[in-house]
Amino acid sequence: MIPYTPPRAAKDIPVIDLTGTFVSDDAREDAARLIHRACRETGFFYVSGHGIDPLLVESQLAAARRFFAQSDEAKQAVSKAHSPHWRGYEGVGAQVLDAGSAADHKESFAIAIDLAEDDPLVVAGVPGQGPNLWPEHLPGFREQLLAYQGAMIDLGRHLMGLIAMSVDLDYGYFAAGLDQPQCGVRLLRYPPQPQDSADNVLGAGAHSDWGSITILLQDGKAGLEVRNAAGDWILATPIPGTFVINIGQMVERFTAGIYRANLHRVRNGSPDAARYSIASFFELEPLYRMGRAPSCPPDRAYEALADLTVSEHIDQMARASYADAGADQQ
Ligand SMILES: O=C(O)CCC(=O)C(=O)O
Ligand SMILES: [Fe+2]
Repeated sequence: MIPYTPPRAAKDIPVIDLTGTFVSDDAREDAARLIHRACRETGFFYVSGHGIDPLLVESQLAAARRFFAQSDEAKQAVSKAHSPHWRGYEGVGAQVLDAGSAADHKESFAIAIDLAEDDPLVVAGVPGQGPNLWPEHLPGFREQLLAYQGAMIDLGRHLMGLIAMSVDLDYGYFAAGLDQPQCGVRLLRYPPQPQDSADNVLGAGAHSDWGSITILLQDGKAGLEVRNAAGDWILATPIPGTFVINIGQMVERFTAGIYRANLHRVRNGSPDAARYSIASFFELEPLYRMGRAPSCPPDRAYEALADLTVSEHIDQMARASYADAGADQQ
C-alpha cells in the first residue's frame, strides 16, 4: 500500500505541441528531445496540436456519460464477467491498482480491438484477443467508440515513432509491431471521493501502466496525480485541447529503465460531482516482443522480462489487479 499524502501543484509536466511533427523532420527532432526529457523526469507529458477533431473528443465524453447513466441492469448486461478478454463493464470496487490498498472507487467500460471468434489470434488463444461487448440500447455508441479508437491508433503510432526518435532511433523503428496495434479504450467514471479515506480509498490506486503509451482524456475535473522524480505527488491539471500521455512498462523495458513507467493515481477532487476520463492504452501487436533499444545500455533487471510477448505481459498484470479485488466483485 502507498499511503495517501496530498499532491502539490503541477509544475513539471510539459505540454508538447505536435503540430509541426506531422510535416517536418526538424519538428520531430525537437519534439523527440522534449519527450526524452519528460520521460526521464516524470514519464508524463501533455500533447497539444495532435490534430484530433475536438467534436470527436467531446462526443466521446458524452458517450461515457450516457453509458454510465444507464441502469445497473443495463450495465451488468455487458459485465466483464461475460468476457474472457478484459472487455466490458465493471462496477465500483472491482479492481485494485495498488496492491494492499482498498479497491478502486471507480466504474469503467472497456473495449479493445474487436476481433471475431474465428480470427487467427483468437483461435490461437492469444491472451486478451477477442470480441468486444456492446450495450444494446445506446444508438451510435459503438460507432463513436470505434471512431475514437481509430483516432487513438493514429496518434499512438505517431507517438511511438517520436519515442523511438527520442532514444536516437529512426521514426520507423517500431514498424514491425505497428501493423495491427492493440488499443484498449476505457471509459472511466469516478464517483465523488469518500471523505473518510482512512483505509486509503482512491479513485484509482497508485500504479504504473502496463503497456507502451497511455493517451488520457480528462473532463474538466482535476484528479490525476503523478509522482515526479523527486518523489512528490503533483496534480496533472486538465488542460483543454490536450491529452495526457504517459509511458508504460513496455517502454520502460524498451529503454532498460532509462525511462520510467511512473506511478500515478486518481483522487476525484470534486466533493459532489463525478469525474469522467477516457484512457486509451496503445500497444504494439500482441505477439511483439519488446526488446531493448540498441541505443540504450543493458540493465540486468530487465533481461529476465525480455521473453514475454506484449499480450502475455498485459494479461499477467490484469490478472493480478483483479485477483486482489476478490472474486465476488465485478
Ligand atoms: O482517470 C485517470 O485520470 C487515469 C486513469 C489511469 O491511470 C488508468 O486507467 O490507468
Ligand atoms: Fe494508469
